[in-house]
Amino acid sequence: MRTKALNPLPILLVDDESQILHSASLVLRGAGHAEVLTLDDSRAVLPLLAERPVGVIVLDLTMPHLSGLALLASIAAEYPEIAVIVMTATNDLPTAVECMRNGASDYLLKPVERDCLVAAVRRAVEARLLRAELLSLKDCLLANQPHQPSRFEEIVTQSSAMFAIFRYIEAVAASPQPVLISGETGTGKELIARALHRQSGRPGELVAVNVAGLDDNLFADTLFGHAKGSFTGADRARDGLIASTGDGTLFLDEIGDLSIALQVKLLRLLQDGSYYPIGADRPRQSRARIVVATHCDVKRQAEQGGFRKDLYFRLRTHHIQLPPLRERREDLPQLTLHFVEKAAASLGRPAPNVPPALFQWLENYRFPGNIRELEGLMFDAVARSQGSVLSLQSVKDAIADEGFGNRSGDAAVEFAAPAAEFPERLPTLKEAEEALIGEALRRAQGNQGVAAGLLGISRQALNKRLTRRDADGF
Ligand SMILES: Nc1ncnc2c1ncn2[C@@H]1O[C@H](COP(=O)(O)OP(=O)(O)OP(=O)(O)O)[C@@H](O)[C@H]1O
Repeated sequence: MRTKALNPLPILLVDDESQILHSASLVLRGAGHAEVLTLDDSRAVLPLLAERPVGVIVLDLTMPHLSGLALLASIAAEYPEIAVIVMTATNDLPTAVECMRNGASDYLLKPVERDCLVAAVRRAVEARLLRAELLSLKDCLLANQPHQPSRFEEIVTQSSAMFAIFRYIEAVAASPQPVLISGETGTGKELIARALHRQSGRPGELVAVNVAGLDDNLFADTLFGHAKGSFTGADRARDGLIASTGDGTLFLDEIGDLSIALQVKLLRLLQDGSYYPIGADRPRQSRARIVVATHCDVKRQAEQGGFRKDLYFRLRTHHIQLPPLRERREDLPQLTLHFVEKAAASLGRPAPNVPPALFQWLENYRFPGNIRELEGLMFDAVARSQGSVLSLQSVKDAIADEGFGNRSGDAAVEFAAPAAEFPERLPTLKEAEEALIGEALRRAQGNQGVAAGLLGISRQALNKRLTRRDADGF
């Protein structure tokens, strides 16, 4: 029997009539509830609850000394996790309403039939367990979140892959070792580097340098600085970025494009923290934490000889690999709205309404430029929108202008292959619809307009389905 396995916590019966206690206790034991406690004095309830946990209480309303109603209020306030079923001999609607308001989970009229009592207790037990499951699910989900979400507030996401990255950042933030951040262009590598710096609690700033295209001299001068008179025009000594970073974080972007000669210099810096300003005869010591980023596959570059293996091994001590936007599509609705609002704010106008169809398009687009591309598209769309609704045409044109393929001929977008895997037992249409609606609402964070867009139906159509679902008791 289900109840037996479901309810490890005892059930407490409270009634001043010992005969009722005896028979109700027999009924519940017979229905599989192993532990049924009884109390014939309502004043003993709160002391007992302070002593031991109880799952469900079946409470008589009319009792001497302390009334069931007064007790109900105290239990609801102090032990909200306990389900309380109220029993009374008076068929009185206002009292029933008052009990439910005070937190009763059910209301039974005496004499209570055996089956009614068993069913009410089972419902209460199941509701309690469902709540407990929900709470533990919430705990699990929260456990996947960073301990200090404010350090990541610039990063809009609800992707579990990103939350795992946040947790990793928290783990490695205090380490003095370098961090390699890789990921396709526009996936947010610099944003992650900034979050890592904030999380590290290091004094000083994050200083970002794009090293792509720097030649030997420029690299050395930018990073290491120079001594006075070290070359023509060096009429005074200049600190490089390593010195001005101090104890902060030096973020070297596009590290995959460094020449082999510069890779040697970087390796030396990472190995012993020392460097020579141009023209200096004594080394200086770096205190900065080095974080590097690349959109290249440096592992493959190292295998093929384009990147020094020793440097690669040194850099990848802590490695963060950012997923492309197409692998975290659950972030699309939130990011889209974020950029629309950001663009509108920067243009000093109210954010236009986003037509749901936009989400359907974006959902199928591969975003080779990732989040930066989405950001650009939304800024352009907002800038070109005339009225209160975001112009879809402008997004369509922008995507088409980029020269990407198109599947439908209507929306000129490059579509990803639809990913649908079916279990051995095919879901019924009703089940599939339910699952799809649930997933769309989850991705849209409960926003029905956005969810409707993801599903390719109107908001009204979604609303109709939700109403039908509720009526069907899905
Ligand atoms: N999760 C996010 N939430 C909000 N904005 C984001 C997010 N990810 C990226 N962005 C924005 O997208 C743009 C590109 O991000 P960023 O410069 O960090 O990417 P990148 O991977 O370093 O790019 P590149 O490889 O071209 O250097 C920035 O304007 C950034 O603010």
